[in-house]
Amino acid sequence: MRLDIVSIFPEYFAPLDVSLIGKARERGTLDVRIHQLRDWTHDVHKTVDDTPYGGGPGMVMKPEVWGEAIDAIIAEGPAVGGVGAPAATPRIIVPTPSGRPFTQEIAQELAAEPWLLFACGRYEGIDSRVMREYGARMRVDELSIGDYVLAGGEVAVLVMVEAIGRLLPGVLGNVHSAVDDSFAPGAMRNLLEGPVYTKPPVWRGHEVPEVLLSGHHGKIARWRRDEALRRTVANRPELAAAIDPETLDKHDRKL
Ligand SMILES: COc1cccc(Cn2ccc3ccc(-c4cc(N)[nH]n4)cc32)c1
Repeated sequence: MRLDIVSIFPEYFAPLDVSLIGKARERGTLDVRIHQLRDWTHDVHKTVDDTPYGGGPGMVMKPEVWGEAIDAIIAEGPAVGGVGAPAATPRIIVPTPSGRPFTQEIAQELAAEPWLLFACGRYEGIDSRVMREYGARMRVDELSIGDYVLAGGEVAVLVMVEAIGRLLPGVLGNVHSAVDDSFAPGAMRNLLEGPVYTKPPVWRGHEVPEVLLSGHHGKIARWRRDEALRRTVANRPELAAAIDPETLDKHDRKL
């Protein structure tokens, strides 16, 4: 998979050199290219923003500079990799508080794409004509990582790149970790992770639940599901309400 990230703060993406994503880049599983948006300006001040039409606070990012940047990156294509044929154009992802919620399901979908281009806005956002221009000939997704307002798109891109990257083949040491994820499709869908424990068996008087030391895999699986259900009902009642009753057995229903 090829990931292009465009930002006026490319230094935000130093974390993509370490850990899981860093190793995936070294192995060639991920081809991450970070671009400084100001490289496509032509004035001495490298201006990327201007006042909003219609008035209002703050500044808006200019369409011309974004158009030159995205055109130049597309011209570097096509990208190979991913599950499909080489892509002549990227799927463009624009973080914004007013976008569709970024979910595990969308992360799974994006992990299958050969080429993603993340456009990091700042100020009050990017001139909407940029999304309209490229949406006419390629997939453009405006996505939100949560109902709070960041100062720009960079942190949201770090979140999405990590959620997507960990789903790519060979990135996670243990492939089962992603399958058993909270929110992953299947039996764990809409269920939060339960509590986890490791050695020592007693720590400051706190004991590990007996069942986890029993070696009885059936009882352990049942205990973990019970704890996941309890935590989901307590912390995310709206997810619990969305659990398909068909996936609940008579024991679950007693909880
Ligand atoms: C566009 O509407 C905005 C209104 C007020 C401030 C800002 C600041 N801002 C600029 C670019 C940008 C990109 C993403 C986000 C963002 C995403 C999530 N989930 N929260 N915040 C915020 C961004 C934007």
